[in-house]
Amino acid sequence: MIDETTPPRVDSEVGPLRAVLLHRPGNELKRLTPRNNDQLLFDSIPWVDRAQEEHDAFAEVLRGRGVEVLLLADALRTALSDTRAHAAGVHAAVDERRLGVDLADSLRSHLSSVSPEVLAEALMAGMTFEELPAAEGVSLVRLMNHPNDFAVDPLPNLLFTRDSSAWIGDRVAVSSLTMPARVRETAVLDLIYAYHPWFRHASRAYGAHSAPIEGGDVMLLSPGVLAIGVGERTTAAGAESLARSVFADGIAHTVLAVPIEQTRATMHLDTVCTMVAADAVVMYPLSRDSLTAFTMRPTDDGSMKVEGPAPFLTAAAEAMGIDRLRVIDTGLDPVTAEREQWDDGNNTLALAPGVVVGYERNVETNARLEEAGIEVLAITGSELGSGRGGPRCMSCPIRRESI
Ligand SMILES: NC(=[NH2+])NCCC[C@H](N)C(=O)O
Repeated sequence: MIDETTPPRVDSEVGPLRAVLLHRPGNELKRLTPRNNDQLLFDSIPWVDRAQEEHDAFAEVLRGRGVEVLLLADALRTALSDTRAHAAGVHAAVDERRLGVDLADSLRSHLSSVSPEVLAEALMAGMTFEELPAAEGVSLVRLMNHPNDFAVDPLPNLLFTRDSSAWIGDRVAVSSLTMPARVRETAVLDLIYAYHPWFRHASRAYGAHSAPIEGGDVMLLSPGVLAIGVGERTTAAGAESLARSVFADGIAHTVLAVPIEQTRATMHLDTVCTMVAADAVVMYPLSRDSLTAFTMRPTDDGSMKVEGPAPFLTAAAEAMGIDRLRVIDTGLDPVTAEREQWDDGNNTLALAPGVVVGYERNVETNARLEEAGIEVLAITGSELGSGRGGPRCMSCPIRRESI
């Protein structure tokens, strides 16, 4: 059970983790085929039962360390039991541009009558044309689509709860995701944060803005200091709007915009760098000397100024008010480094300063972390990793203690 009496709050990457939003992979993963996996952002076809086992083990590691785990599907079902949320959920599921007016109408009226459980399933796993309820009359759309085509797209990347929303202090930013396969995740998270009792009073950061921001790019370097990766997913416009919004809300005083290469291997800032202690990061060795940052700060007249670019590590340490941001020296040869970066070796989830969760397959990176005094709780991710995301990507911290 989740302790809903303590309000959400996250102001660092490493403060003792108390509550987290995870998504146990479900039927949406069973929609992946060799024909659609690229578009749906998976690199292979996961063995779903095993992925669920791996995910259950991940959740158990967290619970074993005193972390409350809120599962996204449960949260969505709870939210959808509110009639207003149910109506909004139906609206989010039905795409009239794809279905045409008639089929859209009949799907809407069908979904309006289903239970929160069934609607949640439709929102997460999608629906094929074959699964649509039988209807009277002729539908060209039905006739001309293959029974296995999607009438409602599945959302297999819900697994990566990091990206679809992010807590900054006591506010939550619901992301505006870049890839077409993930755009509808915004609606799911919106429903949860608007209607789940725990979040009903939570204020939004980045409220009405729409320039792309994904949580995998948002890093809370220290209270009031954010780094935002700008690359394949988060755009410069997204980083600037988020900065303006957190300055206006008074929840940050410095935001670093960090350019990252626009490739799949480095789709988010957290694919190359995550924090493992209050003053230390683990970082892909090839990024160490090349990462830079623009520094944004609010000005007295309500606007903001931008400085840089400067080397990331220097800009970060200065913004955080520390002498040096340490990089755990993994000292890996370039080939091993590249292999382990691809398998999310740098994508660790801190449970407390100096305690992180990592994939067990990243043997070399984990060994270097241990040598540097960082405890690594290793989890299996052979199937989970097929979507290219590690422990940090698969978790959205909701409550951390301050450090
Ligand atoms: N924070 C992260 N690195 N998330 C990884 C997300 C992976 C997901 N398949 C995508 O392509 O969007």
